[in-house]
Amino acid sequence: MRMLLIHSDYLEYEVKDKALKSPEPISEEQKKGRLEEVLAVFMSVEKADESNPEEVVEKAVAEIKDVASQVKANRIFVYPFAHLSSELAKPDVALKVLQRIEERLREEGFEVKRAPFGYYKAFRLSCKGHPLAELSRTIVPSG
Ligand SMILES: Nc1ncnc2c1ncn2[C@@H]1O[C@H](COS(=O)(=O)NC(=O)[C@@H](N)CO)[C@@H](O)[C@H]1O
Repeated sequence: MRMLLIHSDYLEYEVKDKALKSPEPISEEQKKGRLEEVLAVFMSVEKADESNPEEVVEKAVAEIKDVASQVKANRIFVYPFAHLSSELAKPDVALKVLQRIEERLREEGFEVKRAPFGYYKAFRLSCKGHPLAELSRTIVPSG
């Protein structure tokens, strides 16, 4: 799993076209989304993660919690992003991992939005530009 974490004034997206034959089914209201004062986390789920998705979920949640506490963010935007790796996991595994990360972050008390999976999306992001505003993390399952 590769993550790019951007501490932002806001992140907003708008769904455009399908990027997969069968993208995640979404409601009308999910076609657009915006959060202010947010830690945006762009995530590429990788082939290697398929060996132990649950472990990768827990490690990703721990990393996101750590960065969120450093930058004092209590909102997280989980953003599926297929361009941080050349070894992508299959879409069905990737979606489950991202959905579980969203669930676990909510359990940890964060306000969370997740951008729709399998669509081309327009997005705007306002990076805060402080020293910890742009971070990346790589997570590999130990198994
Ligand atoms: N492993 C993955 N990690 C994160 N997002 C993914 C992953 N696989 C697919 N997606 C989602 O599906 C969208 C399309 O994925 S893609 O790899 O870019 N494109 C495709 O798979 C098809 N266009 C065939 O190449 C991505 O924008 C993202 O929303």
